[in-house]
Amino acid sequence: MGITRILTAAQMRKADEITIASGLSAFDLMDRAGRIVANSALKCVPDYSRIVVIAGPGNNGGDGFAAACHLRKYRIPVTVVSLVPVDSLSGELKKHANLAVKAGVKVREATSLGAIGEVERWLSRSSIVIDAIFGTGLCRGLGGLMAEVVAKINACDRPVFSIDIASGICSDSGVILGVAVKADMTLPIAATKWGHWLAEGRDYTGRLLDVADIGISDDAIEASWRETCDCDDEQERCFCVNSASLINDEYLKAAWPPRPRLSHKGYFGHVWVFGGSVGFTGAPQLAGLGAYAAGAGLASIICPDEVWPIIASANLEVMTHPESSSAWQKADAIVAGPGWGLERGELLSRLLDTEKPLVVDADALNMVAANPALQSKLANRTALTVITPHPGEAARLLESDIGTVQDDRKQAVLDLVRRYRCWVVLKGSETLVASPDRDIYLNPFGSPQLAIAGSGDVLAGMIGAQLSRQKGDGATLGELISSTVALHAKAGAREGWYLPGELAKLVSEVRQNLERGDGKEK
Ligand SMILES: NC(=O)C1=CN([C@@H]2O[C@H](COP(=O)(O)OP(=O)(O)OC[C@H]3O[C@@H](n4cnc5c(N)ncnc54)[C@H](OP(=O)(O)O)[C@@H]3O)[C@@H](O)[C@H]2O)[C@@H](O)CC1
Ligand SMILES: Nc1ncnc2c1ncn2[C@@H]1O[C@H](COP(=O)(O)OP(=O)(O)O)[C@@H](O)[C@H]1O
Ligand SMILES: [K+]
Repeated sequence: MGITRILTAAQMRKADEITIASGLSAFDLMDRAGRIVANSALKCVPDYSRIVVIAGPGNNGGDGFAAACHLRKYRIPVTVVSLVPVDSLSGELKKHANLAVKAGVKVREATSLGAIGEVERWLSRSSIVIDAIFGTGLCRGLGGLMAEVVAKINACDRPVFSIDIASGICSDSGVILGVAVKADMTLPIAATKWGHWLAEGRDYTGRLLDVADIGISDDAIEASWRETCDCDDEQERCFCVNSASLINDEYLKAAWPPRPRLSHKGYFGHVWVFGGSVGFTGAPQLAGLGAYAAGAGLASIICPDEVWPIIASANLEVMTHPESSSAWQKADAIVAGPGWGLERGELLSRLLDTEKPLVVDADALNMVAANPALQSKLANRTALTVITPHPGEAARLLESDIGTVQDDRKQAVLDLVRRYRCWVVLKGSETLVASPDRDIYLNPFGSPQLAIAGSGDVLAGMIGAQLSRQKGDGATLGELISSTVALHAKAGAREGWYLPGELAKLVSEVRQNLERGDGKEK
């Protein structure tokens, strides 16, 4: 399966070191990066007039020189504007700068604010601007000349192609370090970085192109995760990222293979939703519809007696029982929380005691946040457990605040795993899924259209459906849970406005397309 990895700057440096130690030279890595940048930029903007590369002081600038050299092979006029004196460059950077000059690249220096007019002139003569100012080595806020040049790039009204990451975006957090290039497209080198996805990074990245394969192997990347872990194993279990990848379409295909011709409703599992209270009778129904939409064979609700007649008469599809019923003991998976209110701690405690796969959502999370005994039960559960907090619920579960959670969502999801030792789905734009072993999956799909009350209930039911599919079909748990988040997001990103109940219908359409194989009717 094609996997797109997500790395921090330190992990990228480590993978780079491992690769160089295994025999591939730093010069070659830069050359490969430059070749892919050149080809990719021409593919994005097929204009063979002058290309201007703005090169910074580090290896990102070196990639810029290498790209310029490759562009010359197509006889394209290229200017590199170096923001540091070319004489001050050393190592492979210097070698690539020299090769560029030999290949006929015009190299100009703009090393002080006095040269900003010169930068502006070159920008105005370019068909595309290649931003090679900073990559993963950016470590402090931009000021002076660098900040001025970024402002000129952003004002130049030319397509901007960033190498690796938009200069000015912190590659680990996605925040803007003072000022940042607003790229139209970004070519990630060797792996995606967290900064492409988090905070402002996603907006400044523009179109994220396919990762440039410069010869850094997956083994080197996996080793970089291990070797950059700074936990003291002697003292406590490691809680650094074990792996991080983007959820892609292949996960979805693995999670929804074609339905066997001789299957029956029992094959696809029975999801039981515990939820509903006065004023919140829709939430468990939406979860039930979500379960069906994701492919469950049966969906039932257990709700407080006082709302049972309302919920039972409000829908045909989801079977509805009062709390006195014990029919749920046959559940393949349980979803607890949608619209449940805060008075159901005792029942939640019993559900935590069961050996059933369990999704803990909404009010069930709020009850856990307020009750240390429930927290301990959740953390010590041995059966499969998924918690699905939105940022507000996550903040309550971590005794933190929403700002802190949102400022570092990667850390928040790891903190939730550390505390509750289960699968975590931290919802919101770029939902993060984390396994108890700290494998993180980032969902790149979705739309703010999903910001509507009830869409989270649909998702909780959908995850319940995946957990109830004991038959497995060969997909891993990571694929099952993260692809459910992606399916929900893809359905939510479809054209047109929808109500949360209608979202379930959209989910079922996308899911059926997957099961039929790329949407072909059979
Ligand atoms: N990893 C890989 O696999 C490969 C990576 N490659 C490429 O290398 C890139 C990473 O290169 P990199 O480490 O040299 O960092 P980069 O971003 O060019 O800049 C560092 C320089 O910037 C300076 N500096 C920092 N902040 C500053 C500020 N605010 N204002 C002013 N200066 C500032 C900093 O100065 P210092 O902190 O030392 O004073 C240092 O001189 C990566 O993104 C990719 O494009 C490929 O070549 C092939 C293989
Ligand atoms: N801006 C957004 N972009 C993408 N997805 C979003 C956005 N806002 C909300 N969502 C998604 O919508 C769902 C909302 O869930 P939640 O906040 O629990 O709502 P509710 O409890 O009302 O059902 C989550 O899956 C979340 O990831
Ligand atoms: K860059």
